[in-house]
Amino acid sequence: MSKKNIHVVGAVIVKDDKILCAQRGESKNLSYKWEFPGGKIETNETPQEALEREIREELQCNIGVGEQIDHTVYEYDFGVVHLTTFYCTLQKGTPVLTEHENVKWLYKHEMSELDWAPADIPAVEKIKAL
Ligand SMILES: Nc1nc2c([nH]c(=O)n2[C@H]2C[C@H](O)[C@@H](COP(=O)(O)OP(=O)(O)OP(=O)(O)O)O2)c(=O)[nH]1
Repeated sequence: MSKKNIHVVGAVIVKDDKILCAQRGESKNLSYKWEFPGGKIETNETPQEALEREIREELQCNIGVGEQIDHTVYEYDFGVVHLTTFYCTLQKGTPVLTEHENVKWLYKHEMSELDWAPADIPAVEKIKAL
């Protein structure tokens, strides 16, 4: 049987040259891996709308979504994740931890120190190279 396709958006939120990195919780798949906050695109949503909604829900703040950074496809045991990442800026509020285990603001050259979800590694490399 073919695996389910999961369409996911991730926010690369930049503030003062640092990037918000978020650690997944214990009860999730990919537990304790680091990711870009975001989530699954719902029916009839654009990727940008999905990202704004997910960040409001997860981090209780408003973002502006800018340029796309990367699009990667990664096959996990639970499905095939299609991850699109976008540069974002904070518009209102500051991120509040609700679902995540932890968050860190890191300079791009520090990002490789974290244990990233495998689907995110190409985006992390691309951000570092920019
Ligand atoms: N939000 C986010 N998810 C990622 C990234 N990299 C990556 O492989 N994923 C995976 C983890 C999840 O399987 C899926 C995102 O879906 P989600 O955030 O809505 O899912 P979840 O596991 O938190 O919650 P759920 O399935 O119980 O609703 O994509 C990333 O950078 N950000």
